[in-house]
Amino acid sequence: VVGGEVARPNSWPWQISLQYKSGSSFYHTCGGTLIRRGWVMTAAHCVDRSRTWRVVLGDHNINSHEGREQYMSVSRVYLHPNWNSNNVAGGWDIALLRLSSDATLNNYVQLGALPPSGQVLPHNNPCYISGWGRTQTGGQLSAQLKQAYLPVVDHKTCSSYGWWGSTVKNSMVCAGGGSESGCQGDSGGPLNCSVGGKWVVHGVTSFVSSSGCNAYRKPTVFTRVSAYIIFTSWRLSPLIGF
Ligand SMILES: CC(C)C[C@H](NC(=O)C(F)(F)F)C(=O)N[C@@H](C)C(=O)Nc1ccc(C(F)(F)F)cc1
Repeated sequence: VVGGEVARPNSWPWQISLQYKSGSSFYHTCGGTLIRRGWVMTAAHCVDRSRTWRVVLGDHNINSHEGREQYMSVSRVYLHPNWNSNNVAGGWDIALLRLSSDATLNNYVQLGALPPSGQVLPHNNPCYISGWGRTQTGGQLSAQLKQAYLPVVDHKTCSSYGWWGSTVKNSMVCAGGGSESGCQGDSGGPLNCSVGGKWVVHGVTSFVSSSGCNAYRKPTVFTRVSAYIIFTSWRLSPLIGF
């Protein structure tokens, strides 16, 4: 996250850290959202190579053990079948991780709310990105979870000339575009939007400009979660439509 501020600890209790094993250590690579006690939603580009993954719940400082963390291994990765790792502009940048055991819900670990199927937010709808990604273009990851206020940029604006043009599809949501943005390491994490006084996870952090994270008129681009939900009522919702 470029700009913004360090989040109050556990104020986004559905935010997870997705880490991969190298040698005997684990390293943060992406964010994600806990959507069921045994399921995490993240970006397909985060998990499209085979690694040993773990999900850390209830974290704030990813470099220290604070005692609220739950460490979960991942029993299976479900990449969207249409995801093409050579074409992030094509969309489909969404994946589900089945955890090997169910999370314990408490003050530090909660489920993220998903939007109703098809809901598109208006221009300037208030949203926050959260993540441990780089704090500057080419910079380092943040040890503590950060957040930045990124209001929605509607599709008409985001896909216009001088902005993202046709790179941005209707299955995506844009937010920000000023001096604050997501950055590498925020991928897969939530775009937390205020709708009817509640926080709803409307986006999965997907991409920023290759010429810089907070590039002018290149808002951070998210997978639009509501484009992947088939049923709105919880009774039928199969988590995500694939
Ligand atoms: C690995 C990438 C697919 C996703 C990666 N995502 C992120 O950095 C994050 F955290 F903002 F989500 C990214 O945007 N990286 C920058 C450096 C990038 O490559 N951006 C980018 C590449 C291609 C296009 C496109 F689609 F136009 F070809 C657009 C943006």
